[in-house]
Amino acid sequence: MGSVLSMEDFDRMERPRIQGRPSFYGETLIKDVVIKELSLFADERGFLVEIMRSDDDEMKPLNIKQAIASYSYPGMIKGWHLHSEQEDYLVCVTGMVKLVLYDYREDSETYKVINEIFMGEKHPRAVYIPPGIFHGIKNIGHEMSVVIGMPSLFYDPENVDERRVNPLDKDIVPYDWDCKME
Ligand SMILES: Cc1cn([C@H]2C[C@H](O)[C@@H](COP(=O)(O)OP(=O)(O)O[C@H]3O[C@@H](C)C(=O)[C@@H](O)[C@H]3O)O2)c(=O)[nH]c1=O
Repeated sequence: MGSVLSMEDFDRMERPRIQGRPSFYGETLIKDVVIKELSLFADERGFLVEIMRSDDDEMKPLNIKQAIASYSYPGMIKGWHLHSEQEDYLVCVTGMVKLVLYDYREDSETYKVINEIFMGEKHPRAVYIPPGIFHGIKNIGHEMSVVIGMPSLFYDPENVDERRVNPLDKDIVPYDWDCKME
């Protein structure tokens, strides 16, 4: 029998991250963010997912002003985006993405909390994001990903309610986008 690892060495090593909620990492869900698990209806023709209903008050769909489709190449990161007024309602309809949120609201009980939300074809879900929360999206699949965004403001190129920070700049948002493979 080889040498048995001493428990002292064992305890010094990193413990595995645990998903308290499927396809989610974070000490707690950021305040006012809503994650709605969507049902996928499959048959031999294909599958269907209901991505938004105007009678689903929790997701504030009546605030939606328009819808966009955001396409990302594999491995691409889009972010960090921050809105002062705009609410976002996001659903990944093609591929898989990692949506990362960082609460930047100083008066929030979840100020500086980070959420990692994995969503898309393998885990259909819709996410409501209030203003004041940095968000970024990484295509973690091997095909183009498509995220449907349904914001609460019309897009106004003369007065865009959005500020951006380079996703690799950790000074403002202390997050490493690399895959945590351990
Ligand atoms: C967002 C938006 C962009 N555009 C145009 C102008 C802009 O230079 C070009 C590319 O836009 P963006 O760089 O914002 O696209 P993108 O980086 O894909 O970001 C978009 O992704 C979704 C998921 C979000 O969460 C939003 O932040 C939205 O900005 O498209 C519109 O015409 N209407 C729109 O509503």
